[in-house]
Amino acid sequence: MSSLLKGVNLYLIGMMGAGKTTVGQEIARKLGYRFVDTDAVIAQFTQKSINQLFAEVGEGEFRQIESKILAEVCAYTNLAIATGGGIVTQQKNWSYLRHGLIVWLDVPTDVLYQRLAEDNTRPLLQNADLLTKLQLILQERRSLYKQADLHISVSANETASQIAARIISEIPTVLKPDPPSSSNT
Ligand SMILES: Nc1ncnc2c1ncn2[C@@H]1O[C@H](COP(=O)(O)OP(=O)(O)OP(=O)(O)O)[C@@H](O)[C@H]1O
Ligand SMILES: O=C(O)C1=C[C@@H](O)[C@@H](O)[C@H](O)C1
Ligand SMILES: [Mg+2]
Repeated sequence: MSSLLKGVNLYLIGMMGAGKTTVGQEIARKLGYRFVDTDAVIAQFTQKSINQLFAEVGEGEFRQIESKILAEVCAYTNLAIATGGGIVTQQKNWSYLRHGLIVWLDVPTDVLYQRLAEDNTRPLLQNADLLTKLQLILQERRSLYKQADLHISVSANETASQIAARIISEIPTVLKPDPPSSSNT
């Protein structure tokens, strides 16, 4: 499969808690790719947690840093990339994501709720009714997530390894053709 992909990057998009980080690591392992998590790169680059960044500089500045990191990451090949859940909201990010294959991990909101109920590391989910907030965010973003090359509907009891295997098996159905040769002869 790695040879079929020819080093093309895989970008995982989807809601908070969808498993982009967890499944992304599995995909990287299975493909012999390197794994990158844009949230982790942002935290490393700024030396701040995502919660701290939202509190100190706000979401707007966070989105600018996120775009900058994405622009740098997409210059590399052979990567499985877990993106931040909101990366799809910035139009310019799509031109970076389109360098690779974009996979939407679509997970029901009740499953997201169960996974995130005890987790306080997602600033957008603080101080709100969790299920309602997840439903609202998904409603705003569904049409954006739908622009992925591959739509993976995840069921509640599927493991990260099973999901990764399913994604890899579906890649051939959406591989982009090679660009035409630039040779003039
Ligand atoms: N297939 C799965 N089955 C059960 N639990 C899972 C699965 N995938 C992820 N999880 C768990 O759900 C939680 C959220 O997963 P993860 O951090 O990978 O989501 P994410 O999409 O990267 O979220 P974010 O956008 O906030 O970074 C973690 O506790 C993880 O262990
Ligand atoms: O869905 C979102 O907007 C976010 C998801 C996380 O990955 C982080 O990037 C941050 O918590 C914002
Ligand atoms: Mg993540």
